[in-house]
Amino acid sequence: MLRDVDESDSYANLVLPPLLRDRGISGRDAAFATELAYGTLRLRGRYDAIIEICAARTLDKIEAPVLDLLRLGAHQLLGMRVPAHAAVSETVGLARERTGVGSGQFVNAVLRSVGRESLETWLERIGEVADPAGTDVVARLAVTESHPAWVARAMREALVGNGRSAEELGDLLRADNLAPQVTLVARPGLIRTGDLVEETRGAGTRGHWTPTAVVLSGGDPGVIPAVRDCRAGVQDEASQLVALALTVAPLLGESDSRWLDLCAGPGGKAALLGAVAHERGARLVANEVTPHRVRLVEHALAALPRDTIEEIRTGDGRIVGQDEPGSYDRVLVDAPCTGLGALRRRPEARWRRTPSDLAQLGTLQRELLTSALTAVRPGGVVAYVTCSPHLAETQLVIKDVLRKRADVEVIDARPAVRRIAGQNIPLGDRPDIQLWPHVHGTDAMHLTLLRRALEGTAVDEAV
Ligand SMILES: C[S@@+](CC[C@H](N)C(=O)[O-])C[C@H]1O[C@@H](n2cnc3c(N)ncnc32)[C@H](O)[C@@H]1O
Repeated sequence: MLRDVDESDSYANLVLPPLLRDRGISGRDAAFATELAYGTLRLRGRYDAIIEICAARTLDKIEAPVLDLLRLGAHQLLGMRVPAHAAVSETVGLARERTGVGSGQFVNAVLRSVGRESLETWLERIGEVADPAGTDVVARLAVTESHPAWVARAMREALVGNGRSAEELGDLLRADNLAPQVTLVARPGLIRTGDLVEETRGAGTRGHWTPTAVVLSGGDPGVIPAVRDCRAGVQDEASQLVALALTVAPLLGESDSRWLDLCAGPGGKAALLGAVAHERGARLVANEVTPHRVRLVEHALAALPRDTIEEIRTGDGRIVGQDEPGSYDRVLVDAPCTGLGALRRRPEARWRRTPSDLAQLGTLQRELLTSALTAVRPGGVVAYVTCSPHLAETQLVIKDVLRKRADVEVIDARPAVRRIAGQNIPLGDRPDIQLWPHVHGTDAMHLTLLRRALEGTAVDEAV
C-alpha cells in the first residue's frame, strides 16, 4: 500500500480495504494492519526527521522503497506497541525480500538506532533541529506533529482568523494524527437514530452534536443493514451539522419547496438534505460535474422516495445560476477544496497538497458560490461549506464574492447550528462557523450562511 500511494498517487483508504480482503485479513489483524499503514503515512514527516538523523544522510540518498520500510519500522518502534526486536526483525526480513540483502543491513542499522531513544527524546531532538534558536514554534510543531510547514502555518492563521488562540496549534495538529471514529448518519424518515444504534449491535452510541449521528467504537459499517440499503450512511458529524443547519436557516418570504445541492458527489449531504426535504414536503435537485460521482449520488439517494428527488443531474455548477436564476429556496455549495480539515481521515493527503492548489480551487470556489447566489431566490439562503479551515478557501472567498454582490448578506449561522447541536456547542464570535477536530471532535468544516435580499430592499454592508 505504501508503494502504491507513493508511486501511483493512490488513495490509501481505497487501496487498503481490498488488499485486506484479498489476503483474508480481518478483525484484530485488520485493525493492526490499518494502524500500521495509516499511522506510517500520517506520521511520515516525524519519522523522516528521525530517520535522517539515524541514517546520517539526507532522505534523497535513500531509495524510496527502502525509505518506506524505514518509516514502517519507525512507526512500529515509536508509534505502536510492537516489541522492538519484532519490529526490527520483521522489517529487516521484509527489506531482504523486497529490496535486497544490502538494504537489509542498512535497515537493521537505522532501526536499531531509532529504537535506542524514546519517542519523547526523539521529539525533543527533531524539534531542536527544526527550531535551533527556540523561536519558531510553528516550524517545531510542524516536524514533531508531522505536518508540512505550510499547512501548520495555515492552520495557525485559521485558528487566529477565527478568534481562537495560536497556542491551540499543537492540539489541532495532534488531533489530525488520531484515527477518527467512524460516524453514521440515520437519515430522517428512513430510520430512527435509536433503531440505527440497535442495528450496530452494541458498537454504536449517539453522537454529540446532531440528533442523526451514531458513533461506532469499531467494526465494519458496511455490514450494518441500514448502511447497506442507504437508510443510513457513513458521515462525519460536522457534515451532518452543516447540512442540517441549512435546513433550519431563516428564509425571507413564504416558499420553501425547492432545494439544490450544487456540488453533490458523492452524495452524503444530498442524502441528508433529501431526507429532511421529504419530511418538509420540499424537493431536491442534486447536481455534480463528474459522471462517476453522479453515480455515487444516485446510490446515496437510493432509499429516498422518488417524488422528493426532482433530479440528479450531471452538470457544471458554475452555470446553474445563469441557467436558473432565482429558482431555489435553499442551496448548498459544498465546494471542492483542499480537504485540509479532514487530514485525520485521509492519511496521505497532507503530503500531496501544495499551496498552488489553493489558487486553482479558489477561482472555482468563487465561481460556484457566485452561481449559487444567482440560483437562489431573493430571500433564499445559500450555505457555503468547505472541509478546510484555510482562510483562503473560507473567509477570503466570502469576502471577495460579497464585494461584487450588493444584494447578499451574511446571516448569523450560530442560531441555526445551536438549534441542531444544542446551546453547549462551543462557537466563536463570528457569524460564520468553524468546527475543529481538537474542539468538537469533528472534521474542521467551515459554514457561512448567506441570504439574498428581497427585491427592493438593500442589505447592510456584509462582514
Ligand atoms: C466537497 S465535494 C462534495 C461532497 C458532497 N457534498 C457530500 O457530502 O458527499 C465537492 C464536489 O464538487 C464537485 N465539483 C467540482 N467542480 C464542480 C463544478 N464545476 N460543478 C459541480 N460540481 C463540481 C466535485 O466533483 C466533488 O464531487
